[in-house]
Amino acid sequence: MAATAEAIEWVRMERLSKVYPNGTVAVQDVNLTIREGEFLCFVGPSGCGKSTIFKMITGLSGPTGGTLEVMGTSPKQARKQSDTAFVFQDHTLLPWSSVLDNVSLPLALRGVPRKERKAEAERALELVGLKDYAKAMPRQLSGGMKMRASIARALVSKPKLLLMDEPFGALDEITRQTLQLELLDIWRQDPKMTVLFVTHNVFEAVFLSTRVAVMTPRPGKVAALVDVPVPFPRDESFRTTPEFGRIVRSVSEALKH
Ligand SMILES: Nc1ncnc2c1ncn2[C@@H]1O[C@H](COP(=O)(O)OP(=O)(O)OP(=O)(O)O)[C@@H](O)[C@H]1O
Repeated sequence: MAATAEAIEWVRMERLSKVYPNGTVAVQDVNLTIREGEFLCFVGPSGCGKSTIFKMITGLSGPTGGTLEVMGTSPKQARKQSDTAFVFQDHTLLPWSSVLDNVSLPLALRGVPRKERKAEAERALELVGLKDYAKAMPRQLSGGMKMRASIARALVSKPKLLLMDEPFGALDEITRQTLQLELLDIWRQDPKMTVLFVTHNVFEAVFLSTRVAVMTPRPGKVAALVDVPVPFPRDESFRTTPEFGRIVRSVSEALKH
């Protein structure tokens, strides 16, 4: 793994490309280095290859060109080491299992002893504010709470890289903004954790991230990388600052090209 005194490279893409067997060029020549502790949002039009990039980072789909390194190794190896975890737009909780059992599932699949997985699941539930809902069933939770449980399930393995594919897309605006703040709080508790977050929402991208990768329509390329040099912690007041407006405009402009 390439390391500098300042930051370690968590993900390195060099001329990364993906052509599906039917000839669709989903991703073309993407060069991007993502460092330890970053919160990087991908924004772009529908079909620009954001999910394809995520699938390649998690090792679920292989590149057809270029190179991709995750934690200095192959994406599959990084996943085996539990260095990566993901959260999707759909909470994907098992309806017949309690919240605690859902959250501890990744540890159960790895053969972690019961007592240890219970303790770790409780820790993750506390992080997302669901400590008192460990015994509840998913159907008893609101949409926002289901997403919190889904985030807890990703955090339970203490991943170094957390991939979130439009996690708040199905939530109402108030819940969405609350979860954005909660996610930033969780991220800041682990300075090494890197978050990659896909969203269609420019405001969400700027509020959350340290950097925004703006994707072009198919074939997906990174059209611009926009820094968000605003310190953390950020609170609601950031959304109404001139700086926020300026960065939103830069990202929106880049999206048009
Ligand atoms: N398995 C597949 N076989 C062929 N084409 C595919 C496959 N998966 C995705 N594609 C195509 O590749 C392109 C990129 O898809 P992808 O899902 O990565 O985009 P996206 O940016 O995540 O889209 P959205 O924002 O709508 O989720 C799209 O044109 C899609 O139709």
